[in-house]
Amino acid sequence: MATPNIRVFPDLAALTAAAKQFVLEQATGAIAQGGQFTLALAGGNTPKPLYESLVSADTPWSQWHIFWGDERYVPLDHPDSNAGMAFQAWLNHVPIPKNQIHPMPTADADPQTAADRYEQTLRQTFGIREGEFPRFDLILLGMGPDGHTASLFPHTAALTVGDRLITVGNKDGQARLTFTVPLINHARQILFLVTGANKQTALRHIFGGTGDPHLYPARLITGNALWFLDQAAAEGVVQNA
Ligand SMILES: O=C(O)[C@H](O)[C@@H](O)[C@H](O)[C@H](O)COP(=O)(O)O
Repeated sequence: MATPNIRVFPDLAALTAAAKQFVLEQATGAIAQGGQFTLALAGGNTPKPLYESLVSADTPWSQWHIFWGDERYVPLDHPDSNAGMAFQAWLNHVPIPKNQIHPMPTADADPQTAADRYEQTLRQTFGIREGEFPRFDLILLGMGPDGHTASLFPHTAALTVGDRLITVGNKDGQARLTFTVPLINHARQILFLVTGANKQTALRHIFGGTGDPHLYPARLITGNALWFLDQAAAEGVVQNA
């Protein structure tokens, strides 16, 4: 792996403040350049304080377009819903036009149908044809202790899907929807938000380029990535952390 671009913060609060500033800077640049900001959200726990902090941001919300990089296959009002969390923490409290917020569909009996549906949403929104990949201005990602990111879990079929934008992920038999590796790698900017000592082992393999990439799927993310780590995650992994 090329030398990763890493910033270490003393705690979640400091990481969140820096992430808020970074997201708003990316939004300002994208809006200045192209009149819109296309952002894909991460799920899990780490980004929730970031989403809560964005409620107070002073930014042209009417030019933001929100997507999700992955979703558990549950209804929006289910406690596990990534979209449900982001709506409660942030999106219900800011004036982004509702037709510019695109939760992943989870009502189809067959998750593959839902994946295809979301893929069409991306193609229509970005105005791209089959075989083309949209270039998100920013994709937020977390990482699990097993090195998964989005819903790209170790040794699952989703890791090898190279000709689609969206595919069906699998966590212990539970269906997920997820961005594919090539879609993520096409982003202008990727920002990983990783906290907790239980991430050290995976980070060591990912930054060290060791072990089977399919055992640590975040290694497959070779695009323009910046890593925000808290001290607990960076301990013993990053020099002088
Ligand atoms: O749907 C999800 O669960 C997330 O998208 C997942 O990829 C998450 O980012 C990691 O599991 C890290 O989660 P934490 O931030 O809670 O450690």
